[in-house]
Amino acid sequence: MTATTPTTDLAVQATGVGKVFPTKAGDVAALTEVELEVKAGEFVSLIGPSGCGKSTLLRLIADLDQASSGELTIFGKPARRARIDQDYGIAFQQAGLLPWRTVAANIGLPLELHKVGKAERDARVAELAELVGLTDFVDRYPDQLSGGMQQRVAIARSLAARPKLLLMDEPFGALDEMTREYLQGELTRIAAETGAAVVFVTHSIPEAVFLSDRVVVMSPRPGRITDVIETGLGEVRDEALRESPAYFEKVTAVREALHGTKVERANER
Ligand SMILES: Nc1ncnc2c1ncn2[C@@H]1O[C@H](COP(=O)(O)OP(=O)(O)OP(=O)(O)O)[C@@H](O)[C@H]1O
Repeated sequence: MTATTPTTDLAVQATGVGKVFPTKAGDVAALTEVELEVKAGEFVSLIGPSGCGKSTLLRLIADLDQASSGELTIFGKPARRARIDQDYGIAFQQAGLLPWRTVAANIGLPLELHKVGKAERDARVAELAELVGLTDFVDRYPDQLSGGMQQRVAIARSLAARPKLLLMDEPFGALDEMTREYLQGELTRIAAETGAAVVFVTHSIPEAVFLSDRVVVMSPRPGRITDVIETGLGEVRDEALRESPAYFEKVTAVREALHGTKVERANER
């Protein structure tokens, strides 16, 4: 649903990207020399301690803020152009729903902006509401829903226009563990089905590994990428994967990268 045809199979390309926030206490180097390529259809998580610049990087990609240095393109276009063309869907930690619109009208908003006809819109909204388990709540208003339900509405909305890129900032952070695991599975299935690339910010190592093709590890002061771990876990992301040795191995690899040291395993002591 892009107004301009993508010119590259790279969903995101960041070259030497830096971001400095001037503050009263001096400049804060939120990001420095970030090199990142996300291929079309690839699932990439950003993980790292608080303040390492994960959200800042996602906001630059979404054109919600501008880089101080370097170059950033989305499907070969400047971030501003990609925003105007609505090349990506966004789901952030705050659901950001419009309180005067029902659940259905919130989910359907991107479709209205894309001028999709009412019948098609209604069908797609019903499909998405079912996907996130909110079929019985489509006529409710956001303030009549729990925080987790509001978040599910936001996720459904981000998927409405079947974007080729999803930008997600801890979208499952406020959910209970069961719902979270369920939606993780759903998200990988949807991403695979739609061929969408995903850039996903999380604090959870298991979540990053379960979801991703690559986990990008970041470090603060200044915010930068310190490691990139390929999970190599293949297409199928199901419950059996969470119990598999290959999965645990990658969880350990990401933990070690985050700590900057080898984590001693119990049976090696
Ligand atoms: N608008 C701003 N003005 C000044 N400093 C900012 C601003 N936004 C972010 N920062 C600083 O930039 C750095 C990176 O912040 P950012 O929110 O991107 O980190 P994060 O990795 O997403 O953290 P968290 O995991 O806590 O969400 C931090 O030092 C933060 O204080």
